[in-house]
This record gives sequence, structure tokens and C-alpha cells, in this order.
Amino acid sequence: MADSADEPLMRHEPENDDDPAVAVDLSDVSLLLEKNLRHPGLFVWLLTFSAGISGLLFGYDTGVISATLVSINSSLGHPLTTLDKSLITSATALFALLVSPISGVLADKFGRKRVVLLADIAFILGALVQTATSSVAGMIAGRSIVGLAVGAGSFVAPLYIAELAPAPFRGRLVTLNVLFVTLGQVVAYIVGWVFAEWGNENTGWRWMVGLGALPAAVQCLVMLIMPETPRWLVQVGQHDEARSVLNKVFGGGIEIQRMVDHVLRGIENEVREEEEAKRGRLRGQSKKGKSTWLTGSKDNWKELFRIGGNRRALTIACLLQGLQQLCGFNSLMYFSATIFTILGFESPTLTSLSVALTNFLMTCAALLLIDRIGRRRILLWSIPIMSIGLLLCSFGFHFITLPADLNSKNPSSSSSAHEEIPLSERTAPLLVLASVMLYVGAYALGLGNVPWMQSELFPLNVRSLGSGLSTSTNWGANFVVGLTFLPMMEFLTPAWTFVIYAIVCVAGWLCIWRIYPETKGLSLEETGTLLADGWGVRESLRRAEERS
Ligand SMILES: O[C@H]1[C@H](O)[C@@H](O)[C@H](O)[C@@H](O)[C@H]1O
Repeated sequence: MADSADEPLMRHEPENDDDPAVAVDLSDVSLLLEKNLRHPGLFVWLLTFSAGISGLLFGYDTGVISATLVSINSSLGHPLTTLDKSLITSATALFALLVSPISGVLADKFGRKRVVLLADIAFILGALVQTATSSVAGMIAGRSIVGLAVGAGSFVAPLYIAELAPAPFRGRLVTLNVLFVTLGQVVAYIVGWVFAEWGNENTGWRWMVGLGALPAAVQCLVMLIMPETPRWLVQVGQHDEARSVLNKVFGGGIEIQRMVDHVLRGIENEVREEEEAKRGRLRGQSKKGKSTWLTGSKDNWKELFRIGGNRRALTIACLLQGLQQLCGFNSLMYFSATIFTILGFESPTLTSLSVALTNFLMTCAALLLIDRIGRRRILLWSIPIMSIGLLLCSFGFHFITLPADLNSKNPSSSSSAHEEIPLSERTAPLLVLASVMLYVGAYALGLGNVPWMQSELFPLNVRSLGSGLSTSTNWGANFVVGLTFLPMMEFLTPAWTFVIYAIVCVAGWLCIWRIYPETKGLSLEETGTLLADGWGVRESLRRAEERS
């Protein structure tokens, strides 16, 4: 192991530059980066913030639906039914689901940046359609266009950031994108609350959905002057351009220049391996102690599914993304105003703000903790707390008498205003609120953001395809939750609905414990070697121990 930042690169010069398997000792490169780079640097911040607007839009457009649903009233022709609400909500997720694999292909062909721009156009169009519509079908169409934008943006923004961020800060910077998502949700909830309380009955909600066009227009302008990622540039043969972006990312200095050389060489090797594999020249070779990811298979799909390391990466990424949604979090994000109406809170949109705020603040905490504690550990700690929150929530709902029609504007208790309301029924809504916040806080610490670090699990040749598929899993599960939450509340009761989410959390915890290795602080390339011959959990824990 290197003890001086001055010489270790010399000790691991490749003997044969043409051999991709020995070209760069990746673990030493990431150790060096850790030693030499103390802060991400202005340029990296700038890139992260520009891409982060996609997250803001994602959050705004998913968050705004909570207040919109309780404010539309009859302005789309009739009061919204459970089916209307479920379709309007889940259309976004469905179209996000459909577009995410396509955005993977587009991001490879045209570059990450252009996909961000395309998504912006869809965000603007979707906002305009929703604002102008006078029917439920029009609203569903608008939400679907927004879904295309959210799907593409949610896939490409973390990819863009992960490919630009130096390894020591990657976790934190990708989490920053999630922070933008949660900030977008807070903004949407505030806007929703303001318009629901003081806006015009018929036009307030139109402002809520229409305002989403603004940040998209701003991002369009900013992204025009931002660079492509070095990884994509190498992929399309623009090596000088890639070096100049890396120079800006890492800053100046001789030592840094040598790191840039090595990082660039690592990327070039990966790209070369990919091309050779495509031409069928490589035949699944593996050097002692170093695994290569590739076999001679012809296209990325085959490589993703045939090669054990890729398959394992995909399994983990999909598990985490599926769990992120099936744990039920977004049922709160989409329907918290509806739930708090049922519970009889005086200002449901204001009460829901506490959900979005807790989510945002705990994501801030995650940002500080994630690269120190590690992805695996933070998940193994936080998921049990989520389950406890859900069970307490279910317990609280036992004491609440629900209205026959969950869409009615009139709250909770069946007792009339003059009747003595039992203490348990008066405190139960507060218990539900407190346990929801416990659940949301724990979610934001781990599951809310770790799955978005998916791209670090895949080698370059299948990175965008793999991330695209796991993003689809996220949206698929999101769609299921959006569509089923209200019917489950109606037919299974709220208490059982939350118990089911708790069971999903426990099952997810077991899978994570069994198959998810610790990837904190590893370079993108190094993470790949972990999964090459197994799940790599033990090896990853050993490496993490060595680093701390
Ligand atoms: O990471 C984000 C974040 O946790 C959001 O709050 C949630 O609404 C999204 O579904 C999730 O992907």
C-alpha cells in the first residue's frame, strides 16, 4: 500500500500498456485520489448543480401531485374518483418506466448532456399541457409527458454526475442530486400549500403544475455551456476533449496531472476492452487476482445478462431500486395530503409539508454521512427503523374510524362534532404523523438515495444500459405503488397497507445483507472487480476496514 502520495503511481506502472487487465492498479488510483483531493472544486460543484436541476424538476413534478389532487375539485368536469387519482398519479411513473431504457440508448448515442436537454423540453411541454387541460384525460396526457421527462432526467443526471465526479466525492455528489429531488418536493409542497390555501379554487392548481416549466427552461440554458462526461467523450473518440474536462475536474498541479493521466488511461482501457469485446476478440480472459468483466459476446444486452459480474450488478441495482419504491415511500409523497385529509388535520397540505421537509433534511444528513458510513451499512441501519415507523403507523390507524369514502373532503372520525371523541382517536392521528416522520427520516438516510448510486456498480460498456434498466425497475415499482395505494387503503384498510410495506422492508433488508457489497470510496472501475467472481460482500468489508 502506498504511504507517500509522491511515488505510488510509479510503483504500479503497467509492464505492458496493451494489456488492459494490468494497465492500471485501480485501488491505488482511488487511494491516491482520496489523499490528494480534499474538495470537489468549483467546476465539479458547477456541473453537479447544473445537472441537479433535473433532480429539482423530478422532485417538483412528483411532489406537486399531492396538493394538486386535493385542489382540482371539480375543475376537470367532476370530482376526482379513486381511479382518476390513481391514473393521474401513476401515468408519470408508467411513462418514466417506458422511457428509461430508451434514454440509456440515447445517452450512449448522443451523449449524456443532450438527453438532459431533451428531458427539459418534455418537462416544459408536460407542464403546459397540464396547465391548459380541462379534462381528466388531458391531465393524464400531461402527466405522461412529464413522465417521459422525469424518466430520462432521473436516469441521466446521476449518470452525468457519477461520470464526472472524482471517486472520493462520488457518493456525496450523487446524493446531492437526490437532495435536489427532495428539495424540489419541498418547493412543490410549499407551492401546493400556498395555492391550496390562498389561490383561486379553479386556477390555483394550474399554477402549481405550470410552474414546473420554469426550472426546465433555466436548465436548458445552463446545460448548453456544460461539457460532456470524459467517459462518453472517450467512447466517441474525443480523447483530447476528455483530458481537458478531466483537467478541469481535478484542477491543476503536477501530481494531479499524473492522476488525470491514470484516470484517463483507466477509462481508455475500459473503452478499448468494450470495443475489442464487441469485435469478438476477447474471450473472457482473466488474470490472476484481477478479473476482467468481458467475454467475447457481441452486444451490450448479451454482455449484461451473460457475464456473471454484470448480472450481479444488475440484480443489486434492481433490488435496491425496486425496494426504494415498494417500501411505499411515494404513496406518502403522492397522497400525504389525501391521508392527512382523512385523518382530519386542519391544513392537510401544510401537514404534508412535514413529510417533504423531513425527507429533505434527512437527505442533507445522508449527504454528510454516506461516504463516511458507507452505502451498505447505512441501509442495514436505516431499514429496520423504517419498518418500526410503518408498524407504529399501522398501529395508529387501528384507532381511527375512517370515512366510508376516502375521497370525501370530510375527515376522519365518524363521531359527530358534539360527541365525545375518545382520547385514543384524538391522539392516533398524531401517532400516525410521528411514525410517518420516523419512517420518512430513516428512508431519506438510506433507501432514498443509495439506489441512485447504481451506475458505480456497472462497467462502462454496460453502465448506461444497466442503469437504464434499474431506473426502469424504480419506475415500474413506483407505478405499482402509485396505482395500488388508494385501492389498498380502501380494500385492505390502512393498517394492513402499512404492515405490507413493513414486510417488504424486512425482506429487502435480508437481501441487502446477503448480496450488497460495500462500495464506498472505490473507483468506478474497482467496484467492477468486486462483483466479478461473486457478490464480494466479505471482500468489500475487508477493503472498507483497511481504508478506515
Ligand atoms: O430518491 C428519490 C427520493 O427519495 C424522492 O423523495 C422519492 O420521491 C423518489 O422516488 C426517490 O427516487
